[in-house]
Amino acid sequence: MSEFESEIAEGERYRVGYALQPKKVKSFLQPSLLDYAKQHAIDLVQIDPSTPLEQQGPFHCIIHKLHTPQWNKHLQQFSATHPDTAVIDPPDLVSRLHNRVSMLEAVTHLQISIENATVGVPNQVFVNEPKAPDFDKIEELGLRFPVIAKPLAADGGDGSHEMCLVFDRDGLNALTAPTVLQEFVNHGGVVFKIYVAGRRVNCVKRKSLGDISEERLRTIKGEVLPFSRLSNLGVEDEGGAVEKAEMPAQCLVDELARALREALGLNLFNVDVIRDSKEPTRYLVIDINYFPGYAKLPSYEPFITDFLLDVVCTKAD
Ligand SMILES: O=P(O)(O)O[C@@H]1[C@@H](OP(=O)(O)O)[C@H](OP(=O)(O)O)[C@H](O)[C@H](OP(=O)(O)O)[C@H]1OP(=O)(O)O
Ligand SMILES: Nc1ncnc2c1ncn2[C@@H]1O[C@H](COP(=O)(O)OP(=O)(O)O)[C@@H](O)[C@H]1O
Ligand SMILES: [Mg+2]
Ligand SMILES: [Mg+2]
Repeated sequence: MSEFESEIAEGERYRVGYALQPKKVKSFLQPSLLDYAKQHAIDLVQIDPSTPLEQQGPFHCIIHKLHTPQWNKHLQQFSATHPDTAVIDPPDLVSRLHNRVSMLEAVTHLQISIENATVGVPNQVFVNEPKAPDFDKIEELGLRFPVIAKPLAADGGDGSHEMCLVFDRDGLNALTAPTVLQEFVNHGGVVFKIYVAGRRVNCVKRKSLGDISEERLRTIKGEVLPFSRLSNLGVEDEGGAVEKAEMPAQCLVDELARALREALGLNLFNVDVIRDSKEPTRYLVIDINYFPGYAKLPSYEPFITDFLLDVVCTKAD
């Protein structure tokens, strides 16, 4: 018997509306998810964002990853007249993740220390004009090269994943504004991706940028190395770094997910975490993504369905 069978009244069905871009519908709404959800009393229903929500309901829950002002307005109006429909998640809270400075602010307020491990963020500074960057600001913060130049916006828009590894001050001249300069931290070429769906949590490992040696830093001058959508490259695990990497302690993963879920007020997100090669008890959050690619997770069908049942059966803790 499933965890929820005693909660669901005989014959009861739950309508969950989803409002996503066509590309996301294709990747997230796999037939296997639709079927699994259906077998567990959840009907996933596509929402047309250009038609009033009133005409498309009723909904027990709405999930979404659209952020045009018009969609936000429709959702807000519908919510006001349908307070029983759970909106996963409120647009004003999601928007904090659309900026690479505000997304990490919540992490800096967390006090996590489990099994001697700590969780923080790399040093970073926002520069408006990288061509004439505020060197004093950079130095005051003690920001050290190499750095990764990341676009401020992380809203899925054009260029929001286009980054540059910058090895020294001269390299900053190649950048265009506005940019977040974040210290590159050697981490053994492995990123841990913690996927959260309410109280459901799953952590996987992926290939990341390799370590940069002191030797390489001495020889590279004024160079920048552009890269984009690293997590989608599917590059080979040379030397087995990913396979060999030890996972972070499960209690650390769970506590980070729980604390961030509370601090951000969000249910659907993932967190990219690296482990400092020099200090392996030091974990650093480098990215938080709203409604990421859950379909890449093994057994994502029960993961998502159980979360939706948590919401509609109001079992979320
Ligand atoms: O498309 P996928 O499955 O690679 O998912 C992307 C995520 O990949 P991940 O699950 O972290 O490996 C991806 O995560 P990363 O930023 O690559 O760490 C983003 O969440 C991306 O959304 P957006 O372009 O920032 O709006 C996600 O793109 P959308 O599917 O939302 O367009
Ligand atoms: N501070 C950092 N130190 C080392 N590697 C990093 C750092 N920040 C990002 N990376 C690498 O760059 C990749 C992309 O950066 P990320 O901030 O996750 O952007 P995106 O939103 O495009 O995924 C990460 O998955 C990781 O491999
Ligand atoms: Mg990332
Ligand atoms: Mg991201």
